[in-house]
Amino acid sequence: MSNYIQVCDAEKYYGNDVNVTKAVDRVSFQVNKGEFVGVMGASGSGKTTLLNMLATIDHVTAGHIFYENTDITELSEDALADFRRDNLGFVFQSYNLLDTLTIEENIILALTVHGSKKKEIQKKTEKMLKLLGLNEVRGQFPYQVSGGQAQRCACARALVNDPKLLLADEPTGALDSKSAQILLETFTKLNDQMKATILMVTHDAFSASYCTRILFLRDGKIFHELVRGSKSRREFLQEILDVLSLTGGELDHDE
Ligand SMILES: Nc1ncnc2c1ncn2[C@@H]1O[C@H](COP(=O)(O)OP(=O)(O)OP(=O)(O)O)[C@@H](O)[C@H]1O
Repeated sequence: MSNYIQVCDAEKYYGNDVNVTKAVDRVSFQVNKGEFVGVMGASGSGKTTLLNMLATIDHVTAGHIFYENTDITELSEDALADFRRDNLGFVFQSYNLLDTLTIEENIILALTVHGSKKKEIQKKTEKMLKLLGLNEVRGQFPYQVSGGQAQRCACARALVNDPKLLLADEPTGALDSKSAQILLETFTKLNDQMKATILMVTHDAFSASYCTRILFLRDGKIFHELVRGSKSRREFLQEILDVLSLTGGELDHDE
């Protein structure tokens, strides 16, 4: 369980000696296999920078990030591209699907890129279409389906290769509240049934209440952590709201 993903004294500074922004300031934490971790914080607190470092998109200024025994801060650009393709899945606010391919083909594409065999591709695609409730729209193009369905397709595509970590940056940001709820329930299902390990950045307490643990960032540092444990989602939401109200955090969604 331990040593799955470890962030050790990670720093990201922007600017120069005279004018430096500490976007992420000596952050350390670990993510266990099968956890659904939320990262919360006000605008500018460093959430996206932290996610991008874990995503191998941004380089750390100092510190180390381990995925099991691999220190990604030591990898070359080529090795990083391979690592990203083989180990990470991404879901962004904008769905990033290919408009010229159907929902089904968008999922198949992710498997083709990984060089899977035809039978395996069919089996995995069927499983994801079913799990994410996309069977009815499998032949439609992204512009013909709802935002929620498009985002669930993005999730299917991100998870179809069993990544070590699914990284989601404000995945509900462009969705209406009903579609957002369905997506978050889908994340919970993927976390429970596929044991997917998820790290989700959000500034929304409602979204965060679906996580199993939440890291709160302020000025690039983790200043608080909440664990859901056996609490109901509603109780956990209240706990999150209490932390945010004590720290003057911003909210844009309440139940
Ligand atoms: N490329 C960059 N160059 C300079 N400063 C940057 C850059 N990217 C981020 N920053 C700064 O780093 C800090 C953290 O930014 P980051 O985008 O990680 O915050 P965030 O919590 O994700 O904010 P938001 O919720 O608004 O997306 C901010 O002060 C931001 O202005």
